[in-house]
Amino acid sequence: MLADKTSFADILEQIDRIDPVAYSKNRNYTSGAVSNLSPYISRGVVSGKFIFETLLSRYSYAQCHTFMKQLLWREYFQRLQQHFPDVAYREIKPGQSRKRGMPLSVMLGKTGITVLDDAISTLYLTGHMHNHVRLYIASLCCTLGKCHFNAPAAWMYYHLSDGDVASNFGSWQWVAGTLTGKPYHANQNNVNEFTHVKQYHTFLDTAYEELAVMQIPDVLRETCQPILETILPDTGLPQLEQGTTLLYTHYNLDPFWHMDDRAERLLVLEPSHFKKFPISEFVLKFIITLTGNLQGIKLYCGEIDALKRAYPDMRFLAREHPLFAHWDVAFDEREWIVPEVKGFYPSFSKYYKDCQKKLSVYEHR
Ligand SMILES: Cc1cc2nc3c(=O)[nH]c(=O)nc-3n(C[C@H](O)[C@H](O)[C@H](O)COP(=O)(O)OP(=O)(O)OC[C@H]3O[C@@H](n4cnc5c(N)ncnc54)[C@H](O)[C@@H]3O)c2cc1C
Repeated sequence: MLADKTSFADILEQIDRIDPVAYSKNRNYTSGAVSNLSPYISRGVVSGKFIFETLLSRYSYAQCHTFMKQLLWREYFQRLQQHFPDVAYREIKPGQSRKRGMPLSVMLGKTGITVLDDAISTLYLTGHMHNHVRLYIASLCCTLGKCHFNAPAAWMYYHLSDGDVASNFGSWQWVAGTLTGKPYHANQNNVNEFTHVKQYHTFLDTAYEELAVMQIPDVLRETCQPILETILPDTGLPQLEQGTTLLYTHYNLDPFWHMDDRAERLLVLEPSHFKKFPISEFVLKFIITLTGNLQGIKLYCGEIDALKRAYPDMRFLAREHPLFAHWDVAFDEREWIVPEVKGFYPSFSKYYKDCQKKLSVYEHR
């Protein structure tokens, strides 16, 4: 199981094992030297900046370049969400009308594309799925199955231990063509190559020109609306001493954040948030286990307003995040690899070009 290590020491070891050179050659293969760090980066246990700097202390900029570019995809989606806090619902570039729900065969892992069906079973068991496989599955749902991204993206988010609203829904929009205007296609040859299988005579076993005009394959026609629900523990209001309370979220579990401050620490899981963006029991357990890195942290499953009413004189501090912008508390900035490049970019390549200008200082070090 991939995200089974939750101690900070284990996560640091995992960072030590990154091989950016091998990564740049084979990251698109399911057997490639990917880092499996996203469950920790997305939960804010470590930042992309920290990983970038650690890599640069060991490798040249040229060697880290591909890995760093992928880290910047994360920042691109975070910036997108700052600009469009409703990225999970609103089509950035409205497309043609789409079916609601998702293909039943995808939810059941019975599409007939064996390597994808196996990956869906693995997702249910481990909360993990390789990036390329996520792309293939999203293209089955949206490009070939002609479903709106909403339901299948919410389904995938629910099960991912690295579930992140910005990266997930942004990536689904990218595949569906509602981010850049170009939908993503992959045929069986592509799947076979990058997943090391040899499956033929499937509905995907065709040329790209045919895929682009194909009617919805029979196996993807029946749709369903997955039932996704998060059952939070009943914690009641926490007992807090007066002073400052640091509010953690499932996107900020950074053990270094105000590490030396004498303050209460509270992980806030708001029922209203998880109603909009449900996560599975497996993912919830993973998040709670990660709090083992935060000494003395308490868990509060309740609304922020109730907490504020119970402690009107308390100073509450959280980290900036568009999904928690409604909290009437003080916010610290998040850490960015390229803090200067912000705002909405209609494509990653334009965003990346501006980032590269800022990062060119590392090229000659
Ligand atoms: C349909 C779809 C849904 C996705 N949903 C999520 C999600 O909910 N949460 C999430 O964290 N990522 C999501 N991604 C992005 C990507 O699949 C994962 O971040 C990646 O698989 C993580 O594996 P890794 O840590 O081994 O990545 P590596 O390949 O080792 O990359 C290193 C780091 O770069 C970042 N990264 C790499 N690729 C991407 C990418 N395409 N977008 C954003 N960041 C990237 C991650 O932080 C990752 O940990 C999604 C991608 C697709 C296509």
